[in-house]
Amino acid sequence: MVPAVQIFTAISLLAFTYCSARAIYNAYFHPLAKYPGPKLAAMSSLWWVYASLSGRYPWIIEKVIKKYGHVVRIGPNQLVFLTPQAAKDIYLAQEKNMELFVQVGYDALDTGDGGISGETSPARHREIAKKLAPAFSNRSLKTKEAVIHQYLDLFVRRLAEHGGDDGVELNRWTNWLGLDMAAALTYRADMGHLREMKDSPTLTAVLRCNLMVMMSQITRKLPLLLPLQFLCIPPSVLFLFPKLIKIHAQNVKHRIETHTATMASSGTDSRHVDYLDQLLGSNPKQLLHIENVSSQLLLATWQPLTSQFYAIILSLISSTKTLDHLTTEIRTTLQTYQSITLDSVSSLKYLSASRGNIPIDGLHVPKGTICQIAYFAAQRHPDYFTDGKEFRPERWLPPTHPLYDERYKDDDLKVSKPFSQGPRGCPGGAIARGVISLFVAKLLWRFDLEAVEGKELPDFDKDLRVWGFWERHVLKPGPILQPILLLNPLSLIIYPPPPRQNRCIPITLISLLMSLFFPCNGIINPLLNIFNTVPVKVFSAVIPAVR
Ligand code: HEM
Repeated sequence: MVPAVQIFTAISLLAFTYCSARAIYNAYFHPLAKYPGPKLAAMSSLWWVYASLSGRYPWIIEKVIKKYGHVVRIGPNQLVFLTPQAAKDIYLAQEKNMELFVQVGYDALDTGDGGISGETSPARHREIAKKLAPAFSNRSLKTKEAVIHQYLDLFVRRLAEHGGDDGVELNRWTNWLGLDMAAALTYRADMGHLREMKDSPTLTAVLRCNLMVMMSQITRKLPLLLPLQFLCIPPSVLFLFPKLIKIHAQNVKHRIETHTATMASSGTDSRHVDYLDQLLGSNPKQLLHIENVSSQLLLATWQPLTSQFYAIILSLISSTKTLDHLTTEIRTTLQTYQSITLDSVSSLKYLSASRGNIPIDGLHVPKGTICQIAYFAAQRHPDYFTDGKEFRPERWLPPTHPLYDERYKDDDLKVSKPFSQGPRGCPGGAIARGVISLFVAKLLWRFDLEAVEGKELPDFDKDLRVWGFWERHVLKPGPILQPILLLNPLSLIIYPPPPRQNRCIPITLISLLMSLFFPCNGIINPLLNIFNTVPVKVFSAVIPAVR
């Protein structure tokens, strides 16, 4: 017994000495030691892990940039930059269209294939991006227009049926629209959210994996934390996962088979062109690759589009003046609902303005340093934008427009890069802009938007969280669990209750037992949801039909 205690003490002492020596080296002797930033961040990755798990990462980065300047050390080997020049140096420093700063593979699922966004080899990434490129062209967008209208019209019809004075829960509805449209555009699948007006298992499960996605980015850097990643998966999702992977694989398989059958019978496949079209000629041995790319495209379309639908409506109902201008422009320019098309909305100036907002910048950065750009902080920073934190579409108008506001004349509009830039930039920009313009035009042509009376709207800067993706459903822990949450940093995230609570009860009992051993978010989450979370600021929009 005694030797065991001695061995344990010796190992602990050794580990402590090693960590302390390492922290001192990192803080004072590391090549990045000259860069300013929080001391804890310089010493160890714990600061970055905490910031990432808090759900407040963009705001925390914004704060440290305000405090320490335009380049901040946020980890022993990690820098964040603010300036547009730094963004260019990192994202556009390519030779022959290949990046010099390589992607760290943050969103690959370790299946041995990085798909497109998780592909770390610049040469292979370039090959895949080139193959997919036609799917994102303006020409391809035209072929997709009919299916985009189909889902937007269904959304509008459903709102006309259900969006009266009581309003609808916008987070849920925008998720339904975003995911339905993403599945149709990716592989012609109909997920049926708007049709059946309920969440699919895919929607429920993916939303519950938000923290896990962030954790997988952390464990990529700190493999010792790997067990925590699995504990971040709510048990209900753990059981659902094999089913979801199967549904996705079936969608891909079905798409490939129907294409082959249609081509064999008629020699042409005339339904709308989806992203998967570009991969259909691939070697069938590459099925895993096709599955990975299509799951990334599904997410890459669903998540940002949904965030935009949500953010635009939230911004509009919070800013009645802007809403009035936009509604007037849409209703006076477009005479009928049917005349709302990609072509006709492109002429609406105010609508187009209503969008969301090696040596790097002269510094020598040692090879191997992980660099990132604080786009979020940059597009709200007073150096570049007046009222950067406010929704002011006027800043995007040309000076000749009647609603142009001189106040924003010094804004440096090029700093805003919602789609990033360079070989790793978003290829879906044209599709996203088209879909969002149609969404706003159809919605405002048809309805008067308002917040539901008596309901408090979410405050973007206080109530929203972001991990792997934006958490738009705002809930807060009830009083009993507050102290537990304080003791358990991984439990900072609270998910909405599952749609069928009865299913959750056995899982909750298992969770209760497991939480005694693993007090972690994924495990105790269902318990929190049932007994101790209170929904706050349920966000709805009153949509009286006016036309
Ligand atoms: C408002 C909507 C959208 C926004 C704001 C957005 C933003 C972005 C950003 C910032 C990136 C770069 C991420 C990084 O640096 O790693 C990205 C990547 C990507 N986006 Fe989008 N996106 C949107 C819609 C779409 C759509 C509709 C598609 C359609 C397919 C799409 C497909 C992709 C893909 C495939 C990548 C990975 C590119 C690569 O690694 O080569 N996005 N997006």
